Formats: sequence, structure tokens, C-alpha cells
Amino acid sequence: MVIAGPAAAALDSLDPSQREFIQSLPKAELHAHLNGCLPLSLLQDMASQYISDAAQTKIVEEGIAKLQKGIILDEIHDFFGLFPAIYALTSNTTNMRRATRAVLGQFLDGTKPWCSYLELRSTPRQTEEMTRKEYLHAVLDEVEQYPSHKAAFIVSLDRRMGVEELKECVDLACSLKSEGRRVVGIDLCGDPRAGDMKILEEYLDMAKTAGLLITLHIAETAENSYEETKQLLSYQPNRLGHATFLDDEAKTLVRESKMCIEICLSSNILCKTVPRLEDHHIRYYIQHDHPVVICTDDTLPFRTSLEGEYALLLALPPLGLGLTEVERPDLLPSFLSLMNSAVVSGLHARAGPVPESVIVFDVLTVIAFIILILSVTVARLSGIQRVKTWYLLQLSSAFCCLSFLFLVGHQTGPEPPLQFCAFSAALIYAAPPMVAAAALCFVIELYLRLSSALYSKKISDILVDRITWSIPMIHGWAI
Ligand SMILES: CNc1ncnc2c1ncn2[C@@H]1O[C@H](COP(=O)(O)O)[C@@H](O)[C@H]1O
Repeated sequence: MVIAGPAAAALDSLDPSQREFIQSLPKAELHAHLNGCLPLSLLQDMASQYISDAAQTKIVEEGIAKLQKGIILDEIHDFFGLFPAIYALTSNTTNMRRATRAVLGQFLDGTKPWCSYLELRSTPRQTEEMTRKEYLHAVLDEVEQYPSHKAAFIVSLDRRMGVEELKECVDLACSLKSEGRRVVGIDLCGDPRAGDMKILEEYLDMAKTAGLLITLHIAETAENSYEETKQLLSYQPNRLGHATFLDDEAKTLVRESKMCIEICLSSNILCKTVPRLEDHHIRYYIQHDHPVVICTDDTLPFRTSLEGEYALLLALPPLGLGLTEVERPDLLPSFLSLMNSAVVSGLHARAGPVPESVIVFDVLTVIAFIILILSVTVARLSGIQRVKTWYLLQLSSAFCCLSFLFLVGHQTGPEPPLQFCAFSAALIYAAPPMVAAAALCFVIELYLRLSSALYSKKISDILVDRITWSIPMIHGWAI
């Protein structure tokens, strides 16, 4: 990845210990657009194999030349003109897979990964060669190559989409989530001038009901009206992208609802929505101890990296915000805790509501556990005579219920620690054979005792014990 422009200048100004400090920070990338984060070398490689008509080929060649040279934008709206060239190259599932793999690798692989958790986002695109569903499957297949504590996916809705496209994308996101695929949220993005934000409500409600988090690009330009901003805030998103032009009323609401703000410094400077870093709205949120998360937005056109974005915070003005050295030397600790709280808010928001079937399972398991323990207690206390294998069967069945109950609270949402997973998996796999062995012992003992009573054949208790207990003993010994 070529780092240039504001991020490179800020990085170059840091001393090695500052760079080491940035690398050692726990970082989460929560705002990265897949097609905006492709490595240039991959795009060039795809372009060398690209076959199309002269007009399309020209779009691709000119687009790549612009990206290679480094973009200079007069205003944010010029930015969206870069995507037709990229989209021409990622118009089939093979190239979408390659693109996703490369972007995931860029953020998560290597000896010095950019971050420890990446929530990648992308707009499902329909082309002549793929459907939106195929697009999402291709991307998710790659995202799911990483464990869930490292990578997840957000389905982006483009502001230009009409109701049919919105419905198709949200339906797809919800059904993929219900199939257990790694979709964690819905994003609203695209040219800030486009679209009517009133039509979103129904679809965002559907997404929320399915347990997806909501993050919205909001007030990215001065042209976005306050009415539109209010409308978007009324959907109660979990996080906000950019949130550059919020009025005081909106800022208060955002702070009260603790909506985490996804900050993309290079993007705002290069798109000229923020004139200078010192005017950046991140200052306001840091001063008010509000959760923010530092993100790259589009590493390809903005020629940045996550380290570069953090460098913009630490570098001295005018190259950066000089957070540690200048102005507020006390900011760094709170800035760190903000980073962590932003990471946590990102992860917490992923835990959706527990499906009804899981609740029913949990309730039935608790009831079974209580009945089993009660029956053993009553038998013990009342002095009713029961054979030992009956106790064994009851108690191993209760243990089997317990092995599933350990999971309550972890059945949706972020993966619990590895040790916990290993412990509960061991219990869950061990419990059913234990119940089966106990049931076998009980049936054998029952058979022996009944047949001895029916045919008046005296069988000694020691013999019964030896026969019944020999099966689990031999099994255990064989293991
Ligand atoms: C500068 N800030 C921004 N503001 C708004 N939308 C942006 C954006 N940067 C990128 N996108 C959105 O992300 C798409 C590319 O990735 P995907 O095809 O979805 O993977 C762009 O077409 C645009 O709609």
C-alpha cells in the first residue's frame, strides 16, 4: 500500500518510539469500504487481464492512472467518479473474492497487522456476471476465513437505491445473518447528495429486528440538511460515519445516546469537507469524552493506512492534531480509553437478540435440570429405596443439562474466550455418552433384578453390581 499525502507527512514527522506506540495500541477498523480499500497492485493486475470495449477500457485505464498519481479532489462529489473504473474490474465473483482476500490481508495479516479487528463494509452489487446474493456469498466466504473476533461484515446500502433495491439488500443481510453468516450490520453510504432518507425507516427496522447494528454516514457535507440529519438520527443508529456537520441539537442527541463516531481524518481533509485538521470535529468529541473510533474509509484513493490515521492524531500541528505533545497533554489516556470504548461499543453492538428457539431450548433445559435434581433429593430424603444406577442416570442427565446451561449468555454475540469454548465443548460432547452409559447400566440392573424376582432365582447384589458397573469400567479402561 502506497502511503502518501497527509497520512505520510504525519507518519514521517513521528519519532520511532511514537510509531511503536501506535503499533502497540489495540486498534479496530470499523469504517472501511471494501472497493475503496483495494491495493493498487491488485487493481493493476486485474486491469492487465481486463477485456472489454474501447469505452470501458478507457474508463479503467484513466481511473487507474488517476489513482496511481494520487487524487486531487475539488470537492467530495468528484470522489464518487473514481468508482466506475474499480467496479468494472470487480464485476464478477472471482475478482470480488480476490479483492476481499487482499483487503482482509492488508488489515489483518503480517507480522505487524494494521488492526486486531476489522469490520469491513461493502454494497452488494448486481452486474451481468453476478447477483447481489452471489456478491455477498463471495465476500463472506473470504471474511469467514478469519475468526469472528478478527473480521466481520457490514452490508452497505447506497443512498441512490430505490425501495426495491433496499428491500433486496436488507432481506439478504437478514437471511444471511439468520443462517449464521458473519453479517453484523447495515451501513448507509454513497454520494451525500443522493436519495430520500425518509424511505429508510422500514428497512432499518427490519435490520434491527434481525439483530443487526446500524451505522449511518451522516452530515458528511455542509449540503446535508439538518432535517435529513434529524431524520437519520431518529432511526437510532449505533454508530455514525463522519458526522461532520451536526448542529448543536444533533450533537447533544448524539452525546446523550452515546453513538460512537467513526472518524476518517485523511478522507475528510482530501474531500475538503474539513478545511484543516485543527478544525476537525474530532476535537469536540474528545473534549466531551465521547466515544470515537479512528478509521481509514478508503485506503486506495486516500493513500492511507490505519497507522497513518493514528499518526495524524499524534503529529504536531499543522501535520497532525498534536494530541499528546501540544495543548492537552492529559488527552492521551482518555483518548486511549475512548479507543477501547469504541472497540467495545463496536463489539457489543454485534450481540443481537437471542432467537426464540434458543430461549425455548434454555427454558426446557432449566426445567429438566430442576425436575431431575428434585427427584433425586426427594428420593434421598424420603428414604424410598432406589438402585444406585437410578441415581447415576438421574445425576448424569442433570449434568447433561448443566453442560448446555454453561453457554447461556454466550449463545449469540461475540465469541467467548478460547478456554471457555474448549471447556464447554468438552462438557457438551462428554455428557451424552455418559447419559447413554448410565441408562445402559440402569436397564441391565433392572433386567437382572426383575428376572431374579420373577423366576425366584437369587442373584447376589455383588454380582449385579459387578455386571452393571463392568460396562462403563471396560469402556473407560479401553479409552
Ligand atoms: C468519502 N467518504 C464516503 N462517503 C460515502 N460513501 C462512501 C465514501 N467512501 C466510499 N463510499 C461508498 O463505498 C463504495 C465503495 O465501496 P463498496 O463498493 O461499497 O465496497 C462507494 O461507491 C461509495 O458508495
